[in-house]
Amino acid sequence: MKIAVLTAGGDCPGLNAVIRGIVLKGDRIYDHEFVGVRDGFRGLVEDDLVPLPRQRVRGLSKVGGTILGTSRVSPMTNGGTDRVKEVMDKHDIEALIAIGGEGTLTVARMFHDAGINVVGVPKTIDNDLSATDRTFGFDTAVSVATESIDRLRTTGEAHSRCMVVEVMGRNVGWIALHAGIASGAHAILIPEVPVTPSQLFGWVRHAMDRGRAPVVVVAEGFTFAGEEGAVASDRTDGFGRQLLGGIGERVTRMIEEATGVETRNTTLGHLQRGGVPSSYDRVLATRFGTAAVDAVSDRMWGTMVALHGIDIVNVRLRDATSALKVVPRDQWDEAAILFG
Ligand SMILES: Nc1ncnc2c1ncn2[C@@H]1O[C@H](COP(=O)(O)OP(=O)(O)OP(=O)(O)O)[C@@H](O)[C@H]1O
Ligand SMILES: O=P(O)(O)OC[C@H]1O[C@](O)(CO)[C@@H](O)[C@@H]1O
Ligand SMILES: [Mg+2]
Repeated sequence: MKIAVLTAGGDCPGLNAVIRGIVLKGDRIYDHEFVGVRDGFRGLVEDDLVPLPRQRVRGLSKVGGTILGTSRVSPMTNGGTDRVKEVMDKHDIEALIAIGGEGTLTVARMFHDAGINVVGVPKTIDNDLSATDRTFGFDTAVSVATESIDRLRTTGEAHSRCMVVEVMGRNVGWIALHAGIASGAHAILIPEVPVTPSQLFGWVRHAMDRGRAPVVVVAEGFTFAGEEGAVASDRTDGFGRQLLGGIGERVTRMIEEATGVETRNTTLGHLQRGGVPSSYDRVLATRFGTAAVDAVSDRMWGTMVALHGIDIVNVRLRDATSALKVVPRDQWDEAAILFG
């Protein structure tokens, strides 16, 4: 069978390990032929494809980014499913493996509804997909954030400053929660849990009173109780959404004004997405890749591979894209006992 593979949405450590897993198993076990789609859905509607022989994926499991490139170009406003079918037919491509987050998988579901043979692979550093226990990329992002916070703590202590760290997470606070717990943060602010400024100042003062340099971890999508809309710039991404970011700087100024404690902000940004994947993410991504090629071979169209416990399973794209996986309140409460 001739199969196209694409990566769409934000890149994520482990994408190349998925591609390698797909191609190696597909070649060795099923004798499939693969083509790569350049830059996500852009390449699919613009007919920008490259051969993907097994030699091309050699040694890739530890390489960050994606050899195929990615973008946020939507196929639905650039020719739609008719154009996708046309390109696939032209090259005798029978199936598509779409590797991406909730947006990419939503498009994959639309493709399935339109009769395109598609299987999804979940990726995102945000870990916000409800149908899988974990997405690859999350472990790496948390490790990078944790190491960064550990470093910020020592400079904070040297100057008796409060250190604020803004981490990614457009709609959910998984990275903030896990990196915050791992590094012993004195406050963790996430989109799911409204916190008032006075609660935050209380944690900062309490940490200072104990002779500690307070560390505050804030997810980019956080808003204070009673406020609406995350802090965002006036710039938009390739799909027209506002770029988030800036809450760390705002929180920094608020803390300094209210408490008098000298405070600095660090925004980790794309450092969390770049570089080599952790061993956990390499393993999960490789398993997802080999399972995805099994699903294609079994013609399980409209499904996505997922991690349930320690097993890789297949779930329907329709179920996988219906709701985001947010941080449950009790998990934040567990961490909050140690704040301040
Ligand atoms: N409802 C939709 N209708 C049409 N196109 C969509 C839709 N949702 C997403 N897309 C397209 O899919 C692309 C990928 O989605 P998105 O940008 O949200 O990334 P993702 O796959 O969710 O990954 P991540 O959010 O982790 O970066 C979008 O940029 C857009 O082009
Ligand atoms: O690639 P961009 O447009 O900077 O996207 C940033 C967004 O992508 C993610 O890294 C993954 O969804 C989010 O955490 C973040 O809001
Ligand atoms: Mg998305």
